[in-house]
Amino acid sequence: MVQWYPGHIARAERNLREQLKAVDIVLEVRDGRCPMSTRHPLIPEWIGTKPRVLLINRKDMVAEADRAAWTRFFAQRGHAVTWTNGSMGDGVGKVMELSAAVGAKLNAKRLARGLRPRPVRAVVIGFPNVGKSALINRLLGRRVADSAPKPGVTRSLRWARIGGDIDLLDAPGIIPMSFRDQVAAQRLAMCNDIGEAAYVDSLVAAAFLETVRGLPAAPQIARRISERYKLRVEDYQEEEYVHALGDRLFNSEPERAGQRILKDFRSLALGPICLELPPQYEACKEV
Ligand SMILES: Nc1nc2c(ncn2[C@@H]2O[C@H](COP(=O)(O)OP(=O)(O)OP(=O)(O)O)[C@@H](O)[C@H]2O)c(=O)[nH]1
Repeated sequence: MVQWYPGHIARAERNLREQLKAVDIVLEVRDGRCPMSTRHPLIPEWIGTKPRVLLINRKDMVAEADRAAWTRFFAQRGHAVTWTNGSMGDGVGKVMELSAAVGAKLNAKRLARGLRPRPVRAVVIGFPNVGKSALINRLLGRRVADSAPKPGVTRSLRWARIGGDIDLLDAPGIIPMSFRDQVAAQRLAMCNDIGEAAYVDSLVAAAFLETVRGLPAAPQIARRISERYKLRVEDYQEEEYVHALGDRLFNSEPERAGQRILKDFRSLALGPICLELPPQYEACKEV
């Protein structure tokens, strides 16, 4: 249902791996509405032993109870996550602190080997549209200075110095997606986190309706949808609903109905909705 362009995947993967070679710390951004679907299974392998900080963005788009459940889920698997809001800057101070702590460790090792201290090098990576650039801008917003080009593999990359002791790559690393996991792919499409891919809005909107039907907050969400479109969602199968909404509001064009539902979800007009919750991922040890 969701298709990618293979050329894009190969290019993105090459760029990302070059960026990862150049850094000491990886700031991996996930979408708070689907923190596990915005996980790439190969990232731990690509990162190796470098420290990885998990930033769960779009804090404002996830209800507090769901955020708490995810924080517990990650903590149980050994990861203290930081919730961020790229638009407002929440969590950015914490990201600076965590990066500086990695820098302090790195420089302690360098000193022990008789080397001079240097700024810690960081990159922000994540799927398209999860909020990487917004977070980078927020990080850079706190005292930016131009930084000298680095030798070797880092020469072709552009850096900006923040706070005197952190060098941040000024272009985010985009995680390429594989074709396999269609459930994750659908959620990425719902959230618009999919980059160069093709999908049919009416089908993704129907999948969205099916997904929210399975959530604990389903009755409240159904009420909001029914009220918003003046069409009771409980009376229809998901695809039928999108078609009925097309008939009602969009001159019998289901694609436009699908686009409207997705737009309303993405703009919070249907309230904060977390598409996936920890119980679905209990068996996952790797996060
Ligand atoms: N509501 C909300 N919007 C956000 C947040 N973070 C980013 N955005 C918005 O989401 C959109 C995408 O953010 P970007 O920072 O461009 O995302 P990106 O990951 O750099 O996207 P690509 O360049 O496609 O890889 C922008 O309109 C941002 O203003 C957030 O925490 N909450």
